[in-house]
Amino acid sequence: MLEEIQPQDSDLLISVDNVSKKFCRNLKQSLLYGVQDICTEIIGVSRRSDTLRPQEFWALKDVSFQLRRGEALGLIGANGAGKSTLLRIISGLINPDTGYVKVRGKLAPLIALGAGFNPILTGRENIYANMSILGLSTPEITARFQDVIDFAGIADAIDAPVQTYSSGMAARLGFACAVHIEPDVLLIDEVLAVGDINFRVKCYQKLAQLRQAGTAFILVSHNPHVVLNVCENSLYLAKGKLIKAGETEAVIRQYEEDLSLAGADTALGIMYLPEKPESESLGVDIVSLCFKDEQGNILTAPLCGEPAYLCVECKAYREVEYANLGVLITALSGQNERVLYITSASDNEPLKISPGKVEIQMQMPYVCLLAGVYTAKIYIKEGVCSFDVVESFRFTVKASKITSRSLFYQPRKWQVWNK
Ligand SMILES: Nc1ncnc2c1ncn2[C@@H]1O[C@H](COP(=O)(O)OP(=O)(O)OP(=O)(O)O)[C@@H](O)[C@H]1O
Repeated sequence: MLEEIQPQDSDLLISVDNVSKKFCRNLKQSLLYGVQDICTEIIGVSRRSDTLRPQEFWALKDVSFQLRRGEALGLIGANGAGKSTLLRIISGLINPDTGYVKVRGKLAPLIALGAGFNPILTGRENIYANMSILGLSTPEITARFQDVIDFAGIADAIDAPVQTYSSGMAARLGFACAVHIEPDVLLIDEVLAVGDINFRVKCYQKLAQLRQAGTAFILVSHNPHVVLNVCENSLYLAKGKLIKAGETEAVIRQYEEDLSLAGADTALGIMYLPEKPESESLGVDIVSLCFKDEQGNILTAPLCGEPAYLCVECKAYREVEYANLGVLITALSGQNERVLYITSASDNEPLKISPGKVEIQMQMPYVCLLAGVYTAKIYIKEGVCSFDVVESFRFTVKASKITSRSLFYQPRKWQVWNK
């Protein structure tokens, strides 16, 4: 069910049509189904593969999309959403139960740590083995060999067996091999998360270069910030279904909204972000967002005209001297217009963060927003180096007074002076 694309549409590299894949949670049952399937195939009886047998479930259901030359597509979704299954089907490692995947050109899957490496062979031997599997001839590999080692930065260990490499070194070598075959399509399943920050930056720069040259890629990441930086378009999968496809910002917004709706604590006014492994962190991660009153109680909805604290809980893996917290608030009603944009940097308030859990508070002596539903984009960075971003922290402002004839709340005090 993996087919070549016909030459009519020269920019189309991957076409996924109504792809579904089912798995069985029970190993014994799964083996039994496997034997059954082989037998029915041998006697030529085709069993309907679009129905589930006991204990089976859809890991992917009716997923369709296309990838064109030079496109960077993000793939997001919670654990078990079906992201890796989709990449494994595209790379031909497993077959879909229904639907078709058509691929054109050289495809480099980076979907497991040290993908395709033989642990007992040396780095040097593995480069030759790996790159020839990915479609290069021996002279072509020899011509690129030094570039691969330089990029991976593992020259010292090149004649040691790969089993002695750290996971970061194996990931570097895997990435270096994949990008130096100059593929038409790269499939990247979180493997970039393993390297250190310098290497990750180098990888993203290389990806940008490859894109300019026409390489398309699909990037799976649990870090929305990375997807936002790298991909204009994204797919959001949940329980095997394609929930939303389109502009990354809108797709991430929907993902985060669903996350906050799924969290039982939403009603309590707090949004928890899924925890990222340290290896995926860019230094400081946003852990939760909420409003609190002056006594430190969480507010389910801040009150217009009353004091409130916007509290951003972070987990920091390193010290940051001049962190900058940005808050961009838009109204959900109307045309999503920008209502407020505040950054600690423009207030000349550098925030010093120490490693560990910290809570950054923005104190608002009065909430000036009118009653309504808002969404806030909140980011934390230092200079041009971004750490984390939350696209849509949705909150409601309530009002105890009538404010509907105004555009904002004006705090005031009244008095009469005798002259
Ligand atoms: N070989 C398999 N046998 C049975 N179930 C499987 C198999 N491979 C994956 N699954 C199940 O299919 C579902 C989708 O898994 P998949 O690995 O594609 O999710 P994912 O979105 O990549 O998750 P994560 O973000 O945790 O990597 C999960 O429920 C998983 O347990």
